[in-house]
Amino acid sequence: MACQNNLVVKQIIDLYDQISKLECLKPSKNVDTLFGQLVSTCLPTDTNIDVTKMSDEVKDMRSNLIKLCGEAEGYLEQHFSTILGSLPGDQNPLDHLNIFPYYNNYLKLGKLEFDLLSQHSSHVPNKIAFVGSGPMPLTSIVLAKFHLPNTTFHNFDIDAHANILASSLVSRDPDLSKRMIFHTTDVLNATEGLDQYDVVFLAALVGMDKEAKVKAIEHLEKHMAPGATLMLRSAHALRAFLYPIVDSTDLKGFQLLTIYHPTDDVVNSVVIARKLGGSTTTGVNGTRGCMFMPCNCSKVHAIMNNRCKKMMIEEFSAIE
Ligand SMILES: C[S@@+](CC[C@H](N)C(=O)[O-])C[C@H]1O[C@@H](n2cnc3c(N)ncnc32)[C@H](O)[C@@H]1O
Repeated sequence: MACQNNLVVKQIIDLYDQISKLECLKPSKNVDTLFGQLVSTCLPTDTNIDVTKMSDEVKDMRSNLIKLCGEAEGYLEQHFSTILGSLPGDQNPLDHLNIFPYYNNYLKLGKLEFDLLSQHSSHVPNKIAFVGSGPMPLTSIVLAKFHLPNTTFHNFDIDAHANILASSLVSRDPDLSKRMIFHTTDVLNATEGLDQYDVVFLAALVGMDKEAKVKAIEHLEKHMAPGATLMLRSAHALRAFLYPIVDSTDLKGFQLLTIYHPTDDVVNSVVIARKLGGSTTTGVNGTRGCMFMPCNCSKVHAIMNNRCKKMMIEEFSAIE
């Protein structure tokens, strides 16, 4: 297994060397090919690779690679959002989202995050904040269109242009144009109002290294309502070469509820936590949520059914 691990890490390093030499990370045949190869190289989860135990040289490469991936993802979203927003006036861009290469991944991730969220609260969230929504706010769109038809989504992005593109994406949709609101701000400057949300999502690309990620989480902990749910994106095994890892030690002030590691082509792991201080039976504004029965150990359940036959899900106790 060790030599196999070394081989795959060497492949990732080779791809990093090619990507880091690219003049520009905007979508092109070469850029798409290299990132496509990188994602498929990092997808396998049947390895015991732990990026945190690699050499300093590999760790440095990983942190640079994560930043390059984030930059390329932003350009990819900008590219397709611009195309969709420039469709003829009688076309609804939301009817053509499948031109985005990773649209199916977001459909699956959105369904899985909705399922996991539903397991930890018995009330439908009225207001959700998505921090780091981007030019293609697909998580908010997928949840709003297919899972939460009465919920309002407040999308926060530091980049005004991303919000201009994102707003024009939903502006022609009679439903989502009313339920998708955009705020241009660095999450670290968003203070009032964060306590109005039943659920706050933090995008994988907000906080590209451990220090920045923890800073964003600490800020949210300070301003979210007690009992509100925090949904984070993390990464597991080789996928941690693409995205930052969020683990339990990063979540001070929260009760860690679930860590979910997909083993299909949904790249991100999902982490769900609840801000301490609220009753575990009520959410924001006193709405009732189900009691998550604490136990004194973490349990690992493999859910054996068609949709998620190989998935791993970890439930955690309230810290005794
Ligand atoms: C490219 S998007 C990816 C999210 C994806 N569209 C989704 O729906 O899951 C990530 C966005 O995070 C934004 N971002 C990064 N740091 C941020 C911060 N500190 N505050 C707010 N937004 C931030 C970037 O501008 C970028 O548009």
